Parts: sequence; C-alpha cells; structure tokens
Amino acid sequence: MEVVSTNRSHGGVQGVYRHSSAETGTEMTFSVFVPDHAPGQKLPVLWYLSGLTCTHANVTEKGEYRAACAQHGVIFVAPDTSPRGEGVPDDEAYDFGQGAGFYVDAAQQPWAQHFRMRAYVEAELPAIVAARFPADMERQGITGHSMGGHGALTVALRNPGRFRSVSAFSPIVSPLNCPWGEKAMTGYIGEDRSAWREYDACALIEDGARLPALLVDQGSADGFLESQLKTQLLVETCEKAGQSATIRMQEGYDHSYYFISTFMPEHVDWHATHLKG
Ligand SMILES: N[C@@H](CCC(=O)N[C@@H](CSC=O)C(=O)NCC(=O)O)C(=O)O
Repeated sequence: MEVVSTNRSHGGVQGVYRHSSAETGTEMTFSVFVPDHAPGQKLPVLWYLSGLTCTHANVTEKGEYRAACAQHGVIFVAPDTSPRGEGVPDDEAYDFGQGAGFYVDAAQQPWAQHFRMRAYVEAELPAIVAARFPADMERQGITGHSMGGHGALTVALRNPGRFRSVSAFSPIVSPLNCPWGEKAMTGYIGEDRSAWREYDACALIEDGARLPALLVDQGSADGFLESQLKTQLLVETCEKAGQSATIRMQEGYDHSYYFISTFMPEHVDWHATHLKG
C-alpha cells in the first residue's frame, strides 16, 4: 500500500492511500481519517460510499466529517467509486462507466473484468483496513450519498450483522425504478431484472433483508428527487415491511455537498452512539 499523502487535521491524521486491487485489476485510491488514540486502541469504523462522478476526494475535501469523527474516535474510510485508468472501459456519460461503478460486480462485457466494486468494498478493502489501520471491525457503520447511498443500503442489507448502523444522504433507493439504475443495471448486470434485486434496497427489504438502524436525510429541493431518488418508495417499503427507519425531508436542501456537509456531523454522532463499546 502506497501512502499518497497524510495531513494532520482535527486532532487526527487524514490519509490518502493507493494499492493494487486484485478485484478490479487496477490501482485503487482511498482515504482514511484516523483520530488520535491510545497505543493499541482499536476504533470503530464508518464507511462512506460516494456518488456519481466522485472519487475519494469529494467527501474528503468537502464532507466536513473530521471534527465529529475526532470527537467520537471514529475512523472514516472513503473508497473510490469505480476502477479507473488505461485499459479500463468507460462511457461518455457521467452516469455509467468510470466514476459510476454502482457497487456491483458486473456480469456483462466489457465491464466484468474490472467493474467489481461490490467485491472490492465488501471484502478486499475491509481486509486492508483491518490489517493496516487501528480498526475494530466488530464496530462498523456505513453511509453514502446518492449512488453511494444505494451502495451503503445494499451492502448493509446483503451483509446482516456486519454493520451496527446504516445511514444515507439522498440515496437512490430503487435502481429497478429509476433511469440511472435501469441504465447501470442493464449495462453491468444484464436484461434480466430479477438479477437486479440484490442491488436494489427496496427489493432486498421486500425479499426479507433488514437493517439494524437506519437514518436517511433527503433535501426537498434536490433536482433528482422525483426522477431518480424516489425517497417515498423507501418510506413505503419500510412501513410495509416493518423495517424501522428515520427518513427525514430537509426543507430547501439540494443534492450537493453543501447539503451533505450540513448533516454529516449529525450522521457521525448518530453512528457513534451505535458504535460505542
Ligand atoms: N454531473 C452531473 C451530476 C453529477 C452529480 O451530481 N454527482 C453527485 C452525485 S449524484 C449521484 O450519485 C456528486 O456527488 N457530485 C460530486 C460533487 O462534488 O458534487 C450532472 O451534470 O447532472
């Protein structure tokens, strides 16, 4: 693992790291914030999955999580959103290909070889974090934004018992029911819509999966709300399934990091209460 940079910040160290991924077959970059801690102490981990067009850098530079993470002693990990680089297929559109991995293991060509973001975020990167950072892997939470909110919800729903807390900012709640999702799932997984269900938070809940604790914030002035995000589908699915959830509409907020950074400290506080002890 190569150390790209480290910076002292908020009583901790913000690092950026690069490694050669066996899953994606590419170099992958990720960021980790580690609060100061006693020698030998292990800290809980909060994962953050980013949205379309993002790298690790968007939340690292604009997410404003460090003060809360330092206060609560929580490690914050931000992976990239796709494989990148020479030899990796791409698409002209911002919502498919590089920067738009949708946290799936692609089954279609030409994507299947490198686009293995599910295996990367579910297995390969957690093993690296456990081995290289003072991480208590018995105390993990996960969050994310938009495509990354979809990632956080679906990774947690498929891995019961791994995360104590799950939250999301303006998540895509049902790729089966929105243009971003239909395009990505068709391209990466194929035409058989039944195979998309393991990548659809509402479908996973309908099929019996459950989350330990769920917090969602959604801006009412988000231009993607009606066409892509469809928060109401998650509200209705949780109600019908008896999945407890706090899903909040935040008046006047849009889809940007101005919104995310406003509520980020509250999400970190909320995760920290679930990750204590
Ligand atoms: N470029 C696109 C919009 C892309 C966009 O809004 N990306 C969001 C995530 S959207 C869902 O996954 C994002 O986080 N962007 C990075 C940032 O730093 O804001 C368009 O033109 O519509």
